[in-house]
Amino acid sequence: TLSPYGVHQKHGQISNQRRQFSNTYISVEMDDATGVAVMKMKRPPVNSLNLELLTEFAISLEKLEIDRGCRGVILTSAIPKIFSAGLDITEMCGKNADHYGEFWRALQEMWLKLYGSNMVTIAAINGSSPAGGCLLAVSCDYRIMADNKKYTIGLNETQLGIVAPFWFKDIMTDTIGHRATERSLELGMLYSPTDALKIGLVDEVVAEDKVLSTASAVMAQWFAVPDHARQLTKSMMRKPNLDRLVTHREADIKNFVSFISRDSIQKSLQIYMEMLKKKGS
Ligand SMILES: CCCCCCCCCCCCC/C=C/C(=O)SCCNC(=O)CCNC(=O)[C@H](O)C(C)(C)COP(=O)(O)OP(=O)(O)OC[C@H]1O[C@@H](n2cnc3c(N)ncnc32)[C@H](O)[C@@H]1OP(=O)(O)O
Repeated sequence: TLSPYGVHQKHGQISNQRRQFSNTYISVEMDDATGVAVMKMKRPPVNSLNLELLTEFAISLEKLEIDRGCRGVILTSAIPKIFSAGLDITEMCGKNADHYGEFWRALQEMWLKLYGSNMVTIAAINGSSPAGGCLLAVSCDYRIMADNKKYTIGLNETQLGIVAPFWFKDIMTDTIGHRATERSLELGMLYSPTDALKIGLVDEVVAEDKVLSTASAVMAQWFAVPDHARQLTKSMMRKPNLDRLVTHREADIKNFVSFISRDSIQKSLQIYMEMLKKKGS
């Protein structure tokens, strides 16, 4: 079927208790018995967040938000070793201002839905999670990361010659505190799971094959609290950050477009992409 946003969706029933819907880059399995949906990003090779993935992400969350049977979402990746490589750099390189604006609006939209969700959101971080990948994780209520020292997480934007926007910075500050955020963002630091746990960037580090089962167990603990009380508390905690972006939304888009269109920034991103490609070959 075609959603109002023009995104193709496939629906399926696995059993009486499990429903599945799938787009090109997002698949969702909803368990009616537990009220938990598992939402997986599936955009090989590295789940980089392009315009289409961001749009599908927002639509999938919106569907779950209005589904009375769904109380919680586990966000994870279908790609081994990678949670998400962050924003798709090719969406920010060599395109025109209209495209940059559309892309940034889609990112804002996705974030407002994820960070502002009434559902319990748990990030099951089963691989590397730099920059925009870290934003996804930090926007959830709880983070569980796979214990593998090859995986990293953090806001490394400065390493690419770009700057994390204020709303990335705000939720990082709320998670790990001002001093750690200042150092971490200025240096563009990426943390191993153990180090991320030490600074509170993730809440738990567990064996790779236990990430999803731990997420389900944590979800059950959060479900033990009455929904209305938990939701009002979440909204009270998160409203200032949400309002700040909503109020400055157009200025934030303008800022992004003018920043990313600079020749010097385009050059930095091109060099970074070439470095990534060389590393891979
Ligand atoms: C006055 C100023 C005011 C301030 C104004 C602020 C305005 C706002 C400014 C802009 C803000 C932008 C915010 C940006 C957020 C981001 O998320 S930027 C993206 C950052 N991401 C990264 O740095 C991650 C890069 N990737 C990696 O480190 C690795 O790929 C990996 C994720 C660790 C996986 O490694 P591995 O499994 O070894 O795979 P690779 O071989 O490296 O990659 C496979 C192919 O994928 C391509 N690729 C990787 N990441 C990306 C990406 N993010 N986007 C696009 N493509 C990517 C990589 O090039 C490989 O491609 P091929 O060689 O063609 O196979």
